[in-house]
Amino acid sequence: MSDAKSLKRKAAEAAFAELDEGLNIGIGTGSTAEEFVRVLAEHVEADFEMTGVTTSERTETLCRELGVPTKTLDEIPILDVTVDGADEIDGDLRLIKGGGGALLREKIVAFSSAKMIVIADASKKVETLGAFPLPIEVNGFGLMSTFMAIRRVAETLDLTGDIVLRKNGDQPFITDGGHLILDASFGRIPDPEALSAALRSIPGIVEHGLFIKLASVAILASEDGIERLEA
Ligand SMILES: O=C[C@H](O)[C@H](O)[C@H](O)COP(=O)(O)O
Repeated sequence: MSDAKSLKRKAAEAAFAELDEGLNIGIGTGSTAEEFVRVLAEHVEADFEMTGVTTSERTETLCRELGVPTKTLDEIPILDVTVDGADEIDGDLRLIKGGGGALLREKIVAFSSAKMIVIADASKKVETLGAFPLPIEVNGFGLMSTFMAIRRVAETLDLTGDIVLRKNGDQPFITDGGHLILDASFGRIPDPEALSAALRSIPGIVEHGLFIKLASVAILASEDGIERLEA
């Protein structure tokens, strides 16, 4: 197992150690969340009882392959906990998510959970969010208009930088919800709350990758061990 993968695995194991049996668990998306699915699968195999609600088709497929039982969010609309990865985590447990394009379902599932545990290798911890381009999920209708509105509202917060349409090969990347993603390289985001509110004012935006006041615990794995942050 590569070093990065083994750190993700350690974070996933530490998150699992915080879970009681019988919970309804939101399951995130991405390479770290996949390690969590593998950990879950091993315990389910040993008769650990849980039910998962997945945040993407990709995670749903992996759960099916590995025998992790799942239901839809409509079947279990309120969850005990969600365990998910992140692209960046700051000291207040504000996150950038969506590098894998799953931010909308991830945010819906996290919002439906009593608690969100973020798992990551320690390199994801930052002083200030924004080195990772902010994923913004948009409706395809009026793309240019939405693009220009994002640029306009960002400038009111002194945020500039490239905003690019995410591609899958030479085609636009399409999310599980059938939307597009714009990746905004704003650089440092000193006031994530203000940016979140500004982006929310744009009708063409379906959701953005700033997760604020959603994560209650972050478990960060490094060669030195596990760091646990609490909101
Ligand atoms: O859309 C994807 C998610 O927000 C992922 O949780 C995030 O991109 C982190 O992924 P990874 O664990 O692969 O770094």
